[in-house]
Amino acid sequence: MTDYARRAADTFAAIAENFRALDAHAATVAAMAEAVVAALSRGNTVFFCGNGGSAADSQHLAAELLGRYRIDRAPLPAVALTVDTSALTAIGNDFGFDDIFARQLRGLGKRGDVLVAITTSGNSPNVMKAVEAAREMGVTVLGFTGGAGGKLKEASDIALVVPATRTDRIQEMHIACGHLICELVEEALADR
Ligand SMILES: O=C(CO)[C@@H](O)[C@H](O)[C@H](O)[C@H](O)COP(=O)(O)O
Ligand SMILES: [Zn+2]
Repeated sequence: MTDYARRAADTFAAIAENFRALDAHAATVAAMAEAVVAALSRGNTVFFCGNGGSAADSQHLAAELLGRYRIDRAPLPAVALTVDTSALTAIGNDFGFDDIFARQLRGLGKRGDVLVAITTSGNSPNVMKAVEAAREMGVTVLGFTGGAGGKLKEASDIALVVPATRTDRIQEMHIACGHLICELVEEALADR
């Protein structure tokens, strides 16, 4: 086996081990799906935010709901707070990078909405400021994190602390759980 093939095999084994431990978090993921179904059923919106790979996850998951995941059904209101470069640069430039998500949420969100806050460290200030805004607004916070959970663990209404410590491995588990939530939500709301 080449060095790269060995690295690949070791990585796949580590990922498989992480995913086996995810079993213990099935009830948390189910509770998150229920919270999203409840919010969308009463006409509320799901917001997503995160940095870097988690920004990509935010956009990816919002698109699954607004577009379609696996079945044709009505669009579900979902917004990634990571996509409007004019708002992100204006807010970042005029108020500060820590405010880029919180200010958008304060402008666009309302009581009863859901914020899916994604941070592998659990501590990114711009994500945590959005969480703080959500709590003040009566927006339910679903926190996606990993490791020891960081500040997000305690600040969330429901926290998913996936059993991994590396940023990349945490992100891989986040997108799997996010996809599952989209699948459950879509099936629950398909007949609307
Ligand atoms: O995708 C990756 C690493 O896999 C990076 O872009 C990563 O998302 C960035 O370093 C983020 O800034 C990390 O922030 P966070 O997850 O701690 O909130
Ligand atoms: Zn990445």
